Amino acid sequence: MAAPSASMDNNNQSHPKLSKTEKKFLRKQIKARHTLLRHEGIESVSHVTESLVVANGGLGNGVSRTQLLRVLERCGSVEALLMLPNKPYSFVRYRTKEESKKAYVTLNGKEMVDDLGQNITLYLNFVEKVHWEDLRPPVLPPGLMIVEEIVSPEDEKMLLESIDWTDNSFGQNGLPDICNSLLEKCLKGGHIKYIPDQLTINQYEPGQGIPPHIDTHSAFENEIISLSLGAEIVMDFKHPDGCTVSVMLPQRSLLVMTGESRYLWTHGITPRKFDVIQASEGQKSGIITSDAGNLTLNKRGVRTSFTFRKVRRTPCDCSYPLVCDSQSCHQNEAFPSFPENDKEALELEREYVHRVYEEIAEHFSSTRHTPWPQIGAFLKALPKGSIVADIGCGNGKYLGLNKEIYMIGCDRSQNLVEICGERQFEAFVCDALAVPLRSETCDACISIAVIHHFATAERRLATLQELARLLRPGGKALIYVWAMEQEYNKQKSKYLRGSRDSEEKEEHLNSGVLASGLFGEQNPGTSSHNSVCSISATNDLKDGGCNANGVINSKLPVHTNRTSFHSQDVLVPWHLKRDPMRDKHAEPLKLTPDLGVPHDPSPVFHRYYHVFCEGELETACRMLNNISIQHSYYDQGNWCVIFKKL
Ligand SMILES: O=C(O)CCC(=O)C(=O)O
Ligand SMILES: [Fe+2]
Ligand SMILES: [Zn+2]
Repeated sequence: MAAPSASMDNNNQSHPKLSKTEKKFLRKQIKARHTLLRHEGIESVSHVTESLVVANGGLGNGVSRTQLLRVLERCGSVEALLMLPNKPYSFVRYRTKEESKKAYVTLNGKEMVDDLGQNITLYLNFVEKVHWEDLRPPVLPPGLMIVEEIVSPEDEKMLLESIDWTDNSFGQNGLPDICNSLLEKCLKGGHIKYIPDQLTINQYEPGQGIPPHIDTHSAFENEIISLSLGAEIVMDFKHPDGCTVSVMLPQRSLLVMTGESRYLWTHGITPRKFDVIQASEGQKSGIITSDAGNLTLNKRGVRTSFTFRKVRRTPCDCSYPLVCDSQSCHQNEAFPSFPENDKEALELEREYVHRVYEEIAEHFSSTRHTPWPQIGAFLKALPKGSIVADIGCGNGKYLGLNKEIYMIGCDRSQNLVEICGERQFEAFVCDALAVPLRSETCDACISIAVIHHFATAERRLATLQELARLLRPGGKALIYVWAMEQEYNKQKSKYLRGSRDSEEKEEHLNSGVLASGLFGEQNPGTSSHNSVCSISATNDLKDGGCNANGVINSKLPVHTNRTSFHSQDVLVPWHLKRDPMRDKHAEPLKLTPDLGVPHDPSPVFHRYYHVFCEGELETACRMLNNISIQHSYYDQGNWCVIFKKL
């Protein structure tokens, strides 16, 4: 169906001569325009140019290059078609404006069938220029190598036929003989330095994958090799700073991961039935994202991988301590094996951060009034008119601090955002991992007591990356996280010192002042936990409390408030006061009688924290390549960094 030909003007004029269907298409076309602008920063123009952005015509929509070209070439000769992995749109450049105008007029609102047999509707808009911000020089992650045709088709067949899926001892008593000649070849060819002693065989049906992960440092040596048999596949590698590289692993090739690619980057296979691959023949292995003008879809086959590793017998001493389980800052303590992956991390955050803040929002807010001096100083030093985002703004206590700047807050908790609204502050709900603000729009950002609620090193780093993304070049971010070290330079933090004296009225950054161990004293056996004990969060049930979730199962120690930390990953109790209005001006530590009565316990919530060791926040920031650290300091039990966007 053809769209109206007069729809190039974008202002909301009425179009009296349009039919109902035409009006619907026009609306959708304008919507596509706005979405591209909002989400991708792609600006379309109202006059005719040679280039068009084709909404819905993208690899991310299941549209292949050949299919789209077929449609586009009906209107003229296509000079370039840019298709990026995972994007639901593409860019086309025609030779002349007449041709692009023809495409605009005839293809807008046109339906086509994608590679998966679904109908999609194209919406086209003119663009002035086509540029790819995220186009990176095509380099593989350091230490990664692909050796093509490492085995012959005959050996491939033999290897595949040798697999006995019912025999779980396969490969356990030394590697099967059939692998030996392959491994010797790898050794002779210099692809590996030692013979592995462990084999994992994985089979992937089309649609299956493996979540992004780093093979445990302490379990395996540096070299990890993986043989691809039966079919090719695309593997995604991701640097902690968010940089993703998709790599084609051809059939019968060997993937070698060492050094940075093995220790620091995650690898994974996205579960899907089609891969985005290089359209032209020729180069088989290697990076996919390099040439947006040359991508298409490739149907997956059944791939079987042989992954060989060498079991490690001594602790890992790699140069990536941030992600190394042999080198956690507190070596006497077992590295937390939980959460193990992104999914577990998200579940943990949902239950032990998001849900808890929703529940305790009002009470939490009532304990948060006084701005911290150094944070206030940072905000007050900003030039008049600065645009500042507070990521994780809580009840908004920093939002109105400097009347000369424009502040916008966001928080994961709807209830806290509502409290901001009641105070006439601008705030919205979002996750710090994905802030719906345009890149490079902020003169400054603050993130106070937020990042310690993310449950993996990768996720914490990703939040820092997100702050860096929001900053304009030259812009600054201030970050506070709770410190493992509550005693520093022989001084106990206020949190540890927390006592009943009148100073206690002063609130604390990260803890409920009301949540002292006193509650336990009043009710022996109900809620006083030893800090390093293995009491699981499921014990909350007995507390008449909250966070009843089996997932966390004995995996995280429950911290005792106002004591030192013994573990970096902990659950910190929050004793909810039911009526915050009543308690607002009460002596925080004075237990009101009804609180102490066993049959009316105040519910105890547990918030998940990853408390940072000295240097950890700074090390994480240093992993971002577009910032420089300006100041790194300790402030009352918190590690703090100010960085500047380059
Ligand atoms: O299938 C592959 O090539 C990789 C498998 C993998 O990463 C693993 O098992 O740890
Ligand atoms: Fe792996
Ligand atoms: Zn390591």
